[in-house]
Amino acid sequence: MSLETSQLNELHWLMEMLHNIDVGLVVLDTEFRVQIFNGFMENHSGYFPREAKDKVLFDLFDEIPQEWFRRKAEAVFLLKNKAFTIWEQRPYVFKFDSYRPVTGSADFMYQNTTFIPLLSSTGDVTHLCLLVYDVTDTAVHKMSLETANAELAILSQTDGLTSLFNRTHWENCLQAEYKRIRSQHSSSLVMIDIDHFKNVNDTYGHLVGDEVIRHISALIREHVRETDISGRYGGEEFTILLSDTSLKNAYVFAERLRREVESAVVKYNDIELKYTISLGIAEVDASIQTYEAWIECADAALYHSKENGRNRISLHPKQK
Ligand SMILES: Nc1nc2c(ncn2[C@@H]2O[C@H](COP(=O)(O)OP(=O)(O)OP(=O)(O)O)[C@@H](O)[C@H]2O)c(=O)[nH]1
Repeated sequence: MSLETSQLNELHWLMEMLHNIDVGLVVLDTEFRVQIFNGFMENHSGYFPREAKDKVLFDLFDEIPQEWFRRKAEAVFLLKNKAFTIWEQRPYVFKFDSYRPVTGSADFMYQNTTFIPLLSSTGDVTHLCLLVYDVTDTAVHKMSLETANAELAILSQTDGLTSLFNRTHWENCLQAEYKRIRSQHSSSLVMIDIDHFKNVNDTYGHLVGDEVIRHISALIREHVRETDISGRYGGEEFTILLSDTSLKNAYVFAERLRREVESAVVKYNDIELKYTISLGIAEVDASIQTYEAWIECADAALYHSKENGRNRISLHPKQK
């Protein structure tokens, strides 16, 4: 075999491989006219290479944002450097359908693309090569992992029965908020406990007890503002951080909640029952040095309510 034949063979094989490779390949001139268009591009776009040849890329694919693409390509022509796009920033350059069997849920093909400057024999960049990688599987897996992680984060922060924050997460929020509000703002902590709740369980059973817990949780959610942070602190104990709220205003809030509970009737199948709550309030002040001490102050006030007949509100002893 002469050298020429072997070189021709090599070239032929190279062209065959580029045509059949599972990566999109487009060569463009400086006017963005298509010069090479491989099999991957043909299969996904429906254009034959001979149809695409010499057509301006934007006329074939009107989904490509021209200004952005030109800017990106100009940098490649001028600086003779490669450029890249990744699916996280721009999901695709060419809007192709996704045929992946594993990731059938994707509406389109996610793509990473590489722009490669092609040097002529004189050292000028007269053409650029665009490589298009189908990264749908990676993208879909990563996105579903992110969704699962976000759901897990919510689950790990939320109490299952009431959908309020659980104690750990509520305390983390309080700790963060305590640092923020300590010096500049007045904020109040309300602790709530259902009165004689053991009797409810003992008389009607745990399912009815759960219904009462759901009832007070729903009332709490209804009454708080978006900036307030409420949580289930224990079995039948709840906490609310009322941001930017003085002791006086926290009292107004607490009294409204207490009255509403007092007048409500909880229904479960044919059972109807009434219940009450006791509350304790502490406003943050200079004497309270840690968020734990703040909880203790509100808890002491709640204890005072319990000791003095229940169905009432008490303020932190030093703040009365
Ligand atoms: N149904 C139900 N009961 C719970 C739950 N968590 C805690 N409890 C019950 O709540 C009751 C709390 O009782 P105690 O701490 O003695 O207080 P109490 O009966 O409410 O009395 P006071 O607080 O003094 O008014 C216990 O019987 C717990 O078993 C829950 O998720 N569901």
